[in-house]
Amino acid sequence: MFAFKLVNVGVAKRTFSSSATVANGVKVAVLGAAGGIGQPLSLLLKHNKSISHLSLYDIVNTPGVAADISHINTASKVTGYVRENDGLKLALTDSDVIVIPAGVPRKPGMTRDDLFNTNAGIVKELAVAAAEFAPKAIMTVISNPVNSTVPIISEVYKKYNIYDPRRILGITTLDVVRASRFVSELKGTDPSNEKVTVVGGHSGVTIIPLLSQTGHTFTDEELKTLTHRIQFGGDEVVKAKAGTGSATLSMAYAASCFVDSLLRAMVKGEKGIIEPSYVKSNLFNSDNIEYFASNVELSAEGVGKVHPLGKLSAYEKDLLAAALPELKKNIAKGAEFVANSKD
Ligand SMILES: NC(=O)C1=CN([C@@H]2O[C@H](COP(=O)(O)OP(=O)(O)OC[C@H]3O[C@@H](n4cnc5c(N)ncnc54)[C@H](O)[C@@H]3O)[C@@H](O)[C@H]2O)C=CC1
Ligand SMILES: O=C([O-])CC(=O)C(=O)O
Repeated sequence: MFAFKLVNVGVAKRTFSSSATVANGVKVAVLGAAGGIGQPLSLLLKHNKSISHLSLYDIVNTPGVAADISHINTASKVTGYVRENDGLKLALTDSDVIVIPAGVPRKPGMTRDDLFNTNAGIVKELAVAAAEFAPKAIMTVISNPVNSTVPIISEVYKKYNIYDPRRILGITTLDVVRASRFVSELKGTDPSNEKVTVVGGHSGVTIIPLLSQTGHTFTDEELKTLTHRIQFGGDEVVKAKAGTGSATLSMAYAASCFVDSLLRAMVKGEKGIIEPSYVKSNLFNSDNIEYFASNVELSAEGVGKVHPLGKLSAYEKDLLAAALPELKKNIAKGAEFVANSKD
């Protein structure tokens, strides 16, 4: 198959200010663009006015996805690539933001960590290519297990001497989207007005919703049920999809919100844009935990400021205590995978 390129008319020229803030549109590369998340995410990103070039890469089917999306009458250029003919290099070169939803999803009965054996290699391959062809891009990852894929990317970037922790973010927005929806269902409020901070990581007990900070009061029973539903919301979808995959549409929505926030900070220089994300963090240095999701103020470089957790209830302190050992294991597994790789 040939690398495939489609060019729309009316594309804004990319220019950059001296402060590296993107002044006139950005190139966003989606790696895994033909998948269950990749396709709706690419569709949503085609509507983002800050994007001048949407670059779609997958090992299969990208030409069709790119041709389809390129007919939408928004200004951005859409290009599609497969592996052959330097597709990955072309997809990545000059990218400002990379989003990775490549990799296998769960089937019922699996944990996210069960995806490690397949997805670690995929994410590593894409990180190596990004290090070579787009070392300055802000790298964002959806592929599970996020708790381990972020450390994998970091370790690859260290090997290539391009590591800047501000430029690598694990997307945990779906946990916030779900938590806000579930709280609003219980409280009869408008979900778009709910803002639940979710911290920790992105799997089971490492997902810690800070419900004490929502301004609502919950009975002990409500707190337990709600927390469990937020921690295992992904399993609800995996079970309902009965072997055909995991959350794709809600994830695409969540990732497009996240990318939009990032672009508002990068392109428009907006201050105070906060998205909880899984990043290199000093919050739990004393426990030797290098990565942690918390509220992150986004900037032109990706991570601006990592916010502390704020006041936790006794219940949340217990959740945190349960999360930290699991998180530590997941992080070590990702880092060891790269350390033990021959190439
Ligand atoms: N961070 C989060 O909150 C969430 C993460 N996920 C994760 O996202 C990942 C993708 O999920 P789906 O889109 O449902 O899976 P999918 O199987 O529908 O799509 C994955 C795509 O990745 C592509 N791919 C495989 N190897 C590749 C490679 N080496 N380079 C480029 N592309 C490659 C496949 O061809 C496929 O099109 C899974 O790991 C899933 O667990 C899913 C939901 C939420
Ligand atoms: O549950 C999964 O495997 C996919 C995912 O990360 C989520 O939906 O939160």
